[in-house]
Amino acid sequence: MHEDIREVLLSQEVIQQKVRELGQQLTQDYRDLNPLCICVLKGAFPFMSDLVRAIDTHLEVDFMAVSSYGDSTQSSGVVRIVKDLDASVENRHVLVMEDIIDSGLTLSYLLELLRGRNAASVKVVTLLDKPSRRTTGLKPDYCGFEVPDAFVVGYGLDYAEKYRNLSYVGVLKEEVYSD
Ligand SMILES: O=P(O)(O)OC[C@H]1O[C@H](OP(=O)(O)OP(=O)(O)O)[C@H](O)[C@@H]1O
Ligand code: HPA
Ligand SMILES: [Mg+2]
Repeated sequence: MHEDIREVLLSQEVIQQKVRELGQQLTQDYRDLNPLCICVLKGAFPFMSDLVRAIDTHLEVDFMAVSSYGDSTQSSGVVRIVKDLDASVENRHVLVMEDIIDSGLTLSYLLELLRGRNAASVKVVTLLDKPSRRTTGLKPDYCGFEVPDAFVVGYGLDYAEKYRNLSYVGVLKEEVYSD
């Protein structure tokens, strides 16, 4: 375990088992719909990479980069689009892939944007959900795990751009961050 981690919440094995289960469910639900799977960069890249390989039907991928946390453990409240999609979502079945829903601000912003672009449907799959921190009424359509009110890192999730490369999800020691 990394020295900055207080506790492992989800091991690599537990995460990979859940990804397989989500993949089976999404294979059934999206068969013949050729969904456009959107990876919300940067945090969702390991989850998206594993999840699309667990889905056994035709799909397409695209990438959008948004940022609101910067180097803090608190949302700035301002969602910044760093990179927009390449593909048009018009009349497409869109499946947004996220690493975590915390306040819900990032996804509320994205969902409004995608619906405004006339997608046929927009659903959300998230690896982690932290409902205790929600400031919007948002609920994921598919969810891996609920996590407690603690700042978690690993498997794509960062603090100040670090720890994304951990293969597990853990709680960061409080002395590591000062805000
Ligand atoms: O529900 P919210 O409170 O909006 O938090 C969730 C969002 O915050 C993180 O992104 P971040 O802005 O840190 O960008 P990153 O993915 O590049 O780390 C995370 O990856 C989600 O996209
Ligand atoms: N960890 C990392 N990034 C995040 C979190 C978290 O708990 N919540 C929102 N973005
Ligand atoms: Mg981040």
